[in-house]
Amino acid sequence: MNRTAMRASQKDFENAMNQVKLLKKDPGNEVKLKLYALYKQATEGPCNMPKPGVFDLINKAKWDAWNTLGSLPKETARQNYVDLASSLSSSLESSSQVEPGTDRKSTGYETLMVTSEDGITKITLNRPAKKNAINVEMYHEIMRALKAASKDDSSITVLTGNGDYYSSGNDLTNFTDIPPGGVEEKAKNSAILLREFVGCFIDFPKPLIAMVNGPAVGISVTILGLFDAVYASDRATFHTPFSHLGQSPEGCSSYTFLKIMGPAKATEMLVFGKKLTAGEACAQGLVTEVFPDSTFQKEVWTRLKAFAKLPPNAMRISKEVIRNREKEKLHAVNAEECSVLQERWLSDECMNAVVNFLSRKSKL
Ligand SMILES: CCCC/C=C/CC(=O)SCCNC(=O)CCNC(=O)[C@H](O)C(C)(C)COP(=O)(O)OP(=O)(O)OC[C@H]1O[C@@H](n2cnc3c(N)ncnc32)[C@H](O)[C@@H]1OP(=O)(O)O
Repeated sequence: MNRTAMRASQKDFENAMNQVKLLKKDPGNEVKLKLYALYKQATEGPCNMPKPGVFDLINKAKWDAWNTLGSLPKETARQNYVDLASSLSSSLESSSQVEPGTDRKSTGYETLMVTSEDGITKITLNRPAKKNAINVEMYHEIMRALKAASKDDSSITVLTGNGDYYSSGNDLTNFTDIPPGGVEEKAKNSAILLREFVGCFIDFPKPLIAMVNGPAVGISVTILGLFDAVYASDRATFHTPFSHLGQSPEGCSSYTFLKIMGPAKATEMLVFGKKLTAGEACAQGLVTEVFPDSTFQKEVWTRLKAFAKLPPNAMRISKEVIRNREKEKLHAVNAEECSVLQERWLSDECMNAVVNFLSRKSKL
């Protein structure tokens, strides 16, 4: 077909936008910028935004992408958007089809490894090259894995990390994927995602155990207050640098940490960002027990296998008795923390911290 003769209709354009929303795999920042630019050109014409400041990296990248399209006609931009969306959905869908029998196919997860044996479902955060930072896909996959584990025939569930880190917390590049509705829509969507994510931990019905194999940061630390036991390697550290990042506590930590360690110690962690060693976290009640790294796996698995032999219904009911009267309170705390964070994510303090990390000017 002669491509220059093709003209995408408004309906084709809307379908393409839906296709992009439904992509199962992240197409990467470069492609997302192209999509953004074509969308803006197709709907508003040539770039009409003032050029953002040099330190406003995210908006500057978006401005550059849009401005590069010059005076490309709206209809051509619309057609190019439709072509790009259609090529993405075929290439990304086909690349996610793997040989039967491979690990990916058997687990169906991109960012996790999930296994189930000896009565234990083990969920392993599996982005070791990114220190197991939790991107949007991983938030969704953890929720899916928890829902599956709550219904499978295992009696306990374990969360751990692959590589040297347990998790570096929220993937800060999550903040760069800005939808057409802008940063407000991004903040709103993130608050909805966070609330649902933390809600899955509040409601998880079976004993949930964390094996903290290395440093833990941000949300990977705060949700530990919702676990039933936390075993840590002596290499692990626990760090919630919310003020440094212009953010505020989540994962119900504004409630659970106060109960676990008292307001003074909780404030040191949640407000001043004090990093705890595994020994300190154990002394303050956040960690159940610390093991030397050299024997961590062996000792903890021996213990978990023994736990998994206990009658599963008794364990589930005991957890219910211990935890249920707190559930309503925890959901209310979760909702409040998410709504405060929704505002925080729009603050200059937060945006500058994210830009500084992404432009490699800062690390924790
Ligand atoms: C939608 C719900 C939102 C819920 C909100 C939750 C709040 C939080 O979780 S706050 C915590 C956010 N986390 C951070 O601020 C950690 C940022 N990372 C770092 O400071 C450092 O990477 C590190 C101290 C964790 C590790 O430093 P190290 O020198 O050992 O390794 P790096 O070379 O920095 O890391 C390797 C690789 O991994 C990338 N990476 C690590 N952590 C993150 C992260 N949190 N987000 C995005 N990317 C991360 C890092 O950029 C490197 O990538 P490249 O190899 O591509 O350069």
